[in-house]
Amino acid sequence: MSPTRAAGLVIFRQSNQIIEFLMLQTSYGVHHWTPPKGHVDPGESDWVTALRETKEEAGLSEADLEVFKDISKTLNYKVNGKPKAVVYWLAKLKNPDQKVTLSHEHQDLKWLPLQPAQEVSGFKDMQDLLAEFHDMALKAVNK
Ligand SMILES: Nc1ncnc2c1ncn2[C@@H]1O[C@H](COP(=O)(O)OP(=O)(O)OP(=O)(O)OP(=O)(O)OC[C@H]2O[C@@H](n3cnc4c(N)ncnc43)[C@H](O)[C@@H]2O)[C@@H](O)[C@H]1O
Repeated sequence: MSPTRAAGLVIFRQSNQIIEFLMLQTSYGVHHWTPPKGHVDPGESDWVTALRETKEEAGLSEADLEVFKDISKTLNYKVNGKPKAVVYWLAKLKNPDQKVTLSHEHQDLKWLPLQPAQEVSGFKDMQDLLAEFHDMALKAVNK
């Protein structure tokens, strides 16, 4: 069975020398928290999906972000028994004070340092991804 595909951006900002990740809480289901992402539409590339979903779910466009196209990771898990693959790229919000605008799909947002972001995500694979991306984000901002 080919996996359902989704794509998104793990967005961070630098606030008082601390890396904070943008996490969104769904307004449906178990109200879980993830970075902005969503299903890949037929004929759409993962990359275009990631940018489209980020705009729809957080109101942020590519111009607002520095996207690290060479830093990506795919999570594979099952939803209702069906495999799902979600590719995330790392991105930095250029203006840390820029407002995030939610769609009806989410009811809350938080900018969280690594450990609290890992806690709200709840899933080991996302926790590991956040840890890896955190290291790379630190390297990027300290270059
Ligand atoms: N329960 C529901 N009730 C009503 N409408 C719903 C609904 N679920 C989806 N929808 C609709 O679907 C739309 C979402 O479409 P999109 O916005 O296009 O797609 P998505 O983010 O990939 O959807 P979803 O939230 O389901 O995915 P996730 O993998 O995080 O989450 C899917 C499952 O995988 C779990 N999960 C998330 N990350 C995981 C991980 N890393 N490892 C294991 N499981 C994980 C989540 O807890 C969740 O149970 C919404 O507009 C909504 O209308």
